[in-house]
Amino acid sequence: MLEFRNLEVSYGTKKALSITDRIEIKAGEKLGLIGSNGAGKTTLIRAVLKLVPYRGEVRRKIPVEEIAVHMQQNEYSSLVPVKDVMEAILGCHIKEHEVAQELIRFFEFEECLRKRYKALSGGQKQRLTMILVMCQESPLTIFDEVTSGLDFETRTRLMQLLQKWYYKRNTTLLVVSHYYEELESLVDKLLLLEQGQVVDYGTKEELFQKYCGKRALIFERNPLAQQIAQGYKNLKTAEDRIAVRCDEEEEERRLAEALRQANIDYVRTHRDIELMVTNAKANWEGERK
Ligand SMILES: Nc1ncnc2c1ncn2[C@@H]1O[C@H](COP(=O)(O)OP(=O)(O)OP(=O)(O)O)[C@@H](O)[C@H]1O
Repeated sequence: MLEFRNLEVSYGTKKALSITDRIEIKAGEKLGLIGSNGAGKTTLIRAVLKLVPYRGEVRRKIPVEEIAVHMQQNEYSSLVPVKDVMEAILGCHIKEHEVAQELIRFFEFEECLRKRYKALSGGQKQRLTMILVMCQESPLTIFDEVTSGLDFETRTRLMQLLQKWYYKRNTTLLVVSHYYEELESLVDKLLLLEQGQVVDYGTKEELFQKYCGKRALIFERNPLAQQIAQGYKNLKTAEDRIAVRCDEEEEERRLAEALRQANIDYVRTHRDIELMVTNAKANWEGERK
């Protein structure tokens, strides 16, 4: 569906993106784009959409005009009801558009149709844009920080809906998000960018195993926990926590038993994206020194 080779984007003299590897995103794959602020995520999307000049190659299976995209900022006319805005964009009456009707029901958006855009809450505004993007039913659909600025509950609800909608569909998705927990259920592959370069690319499982082992146990940091964790492979994580890499079952069993005896609660994970990203980044920075 999408392929990048030797892709480079510069803004003036600043190189914002430089992807030297060949990256291929197959039809139906759901890809999460992860990276710190300024890592080049939006720039990559702009290159896919031909919104910035670039060097190298971007191969698209469908024409740019057919790609559906939800960018960070969207504004619509505040003067007319949302229903009219939608109909102007869709180019037909909502009742003639089956997918639009289904999406309006799916997102429980019926009540909002009579309101003006400026009277919608942040979450409702995002729903509107999502409905309009999803109505296109494009085989390649891009969401750039759909949930930024929304509270935790609204974010979680919107992402659950997205996941439910796309679960059985063969749509290729590109999803940019800073909220890792959102990506856990929605995407199968991850592209990690940092300072315009590729840190790694692969399935969530592959990348977790590569940087965090088969499983990891995570628990609160305190002096006793620190003592127990000594002698195990400690992973990089937030300062108030300890994360231990467990590649062998016996090793995990021993550690879990010691934690239980010390009355320390732990979480066992084989897919925590945040832990994986933290360790992938540390590894990448280490290699560059
Ligand atoms: N129009 C522009 N002119 C000059 N520099 C730009 C422009 N757009 C982006 N940049 C720079 O390019 C780099 C990559 O920006 P980009 O917006 O792609 O990052 P991002 O990963 O999407 O960040 P964020 O998570 O903050 O949205 C940054 O250093 C940014 O300052």
